[in-house]
Amino acid sequence: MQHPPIAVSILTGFLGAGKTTLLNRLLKDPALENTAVIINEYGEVSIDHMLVEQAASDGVIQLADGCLCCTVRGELVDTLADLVDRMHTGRIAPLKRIVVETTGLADPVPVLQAVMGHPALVQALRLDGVVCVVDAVNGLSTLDAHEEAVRQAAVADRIVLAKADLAEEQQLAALSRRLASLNPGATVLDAADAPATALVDCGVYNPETKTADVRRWLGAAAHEHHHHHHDDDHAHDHHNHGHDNRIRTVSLTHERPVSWSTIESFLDLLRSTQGEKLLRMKGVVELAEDPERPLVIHGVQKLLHPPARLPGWPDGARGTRIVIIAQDLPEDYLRRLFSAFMGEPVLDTPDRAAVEHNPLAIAGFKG
Ligand SMILES: Nc1nc2c(ncn2[C@@H]2O[C@H](COP(=O)(O)OP(=O)(O)OP(=O)(O)O)[C@@H](O)[C@H]2O)c(=O)[nH]1
Repeated sequence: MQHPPIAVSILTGFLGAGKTTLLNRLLKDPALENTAVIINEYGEVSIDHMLVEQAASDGVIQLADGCLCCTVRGELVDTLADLVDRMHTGRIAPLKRIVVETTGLADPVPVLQAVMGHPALVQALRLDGVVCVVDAVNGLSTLDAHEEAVRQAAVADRIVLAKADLAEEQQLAALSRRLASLNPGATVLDAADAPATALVDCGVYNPETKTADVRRWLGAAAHEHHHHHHDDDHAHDHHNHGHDNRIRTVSLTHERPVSWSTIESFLDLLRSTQGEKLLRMKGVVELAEDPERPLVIHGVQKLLHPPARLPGWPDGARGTRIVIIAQDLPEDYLRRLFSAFMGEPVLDTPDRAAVEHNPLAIAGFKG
């Protein structure tokens, strides 16, 4: 049986911009029926698959690479090829669409190239569009500080402004001007009410409608893809693509339930002493007060979002898992701080009371 090509949407946007939130809303829309979602789990501990609401079904596929800065090209291509194969052999129901959510620090250009430039996939898939979520509160400063964010916005067909409800009018106006100059061809929509139909079916991805920069990036990535192919395959050494190695991911885990006041104090102290360096903080917490319902915490730069609750532990595994992405934040300091709050004694490290009184009590602290 001949299957029509599956539409592929790339969902990009900087760390914490609001990609998963948007995706969760869109997946409930009938326009996104028969959609598979591919996400890239980062950090050594898994959290993301719990937060995409389709996770209970088998519609969400994790690329478990843990790479912060890319949605790994080789693994993505294999996963797409496998999905196509399973569909063609009748092992899964026909798919209409695949959404690939990139990590927040990913350069979307190699991801686009992986889909557009792969001879076998090109037959079965149709690259439909790039949707970039931009955080209205942090967006402007993020574009100034992070080249990845600029590339994400510049390649997009649709730009979705999230958190407009939290932003000042002037902030929004300045951000809109910046986005219009970066990507004059993109339609800009509001995350709160953009209908799914406005975000999908963008038409075949057309580099000709993008700025000269984007056409150049796409051309350069095609060349690079060819060039790397031979030595990249099994070594899995994709870290030669110049991502800022001042940025680190640290995964913190704790096996026993913790009280809300402990988590709150830990987050307060972390933000007050290291706030400038935090890019993203995301976690699930097993709360002593209510251990059956995981508490979800989200921080995006200096913004701490209100915590939310999940109805239960989807994968059975409990405990607290927090992933922190930061620039120039010493990992050892972070681990000792967390241990002090969790009441886990670490050699030469003061306890929580001492640390709360004086954060300098931990060696390695750099304010
Ligand atoms: N007030 C408000 N909060 C939002 C909006 N969109 C997202 N958030 C919050 O922002 C936080 C991060 O949102 P996510 O959807 O997880 O962001 P993401 O882009 O998927 O993050 P990563 O991919 O993990 O970097 C969460 O606490 C969301 O509830 C919005 O439009 N308004």
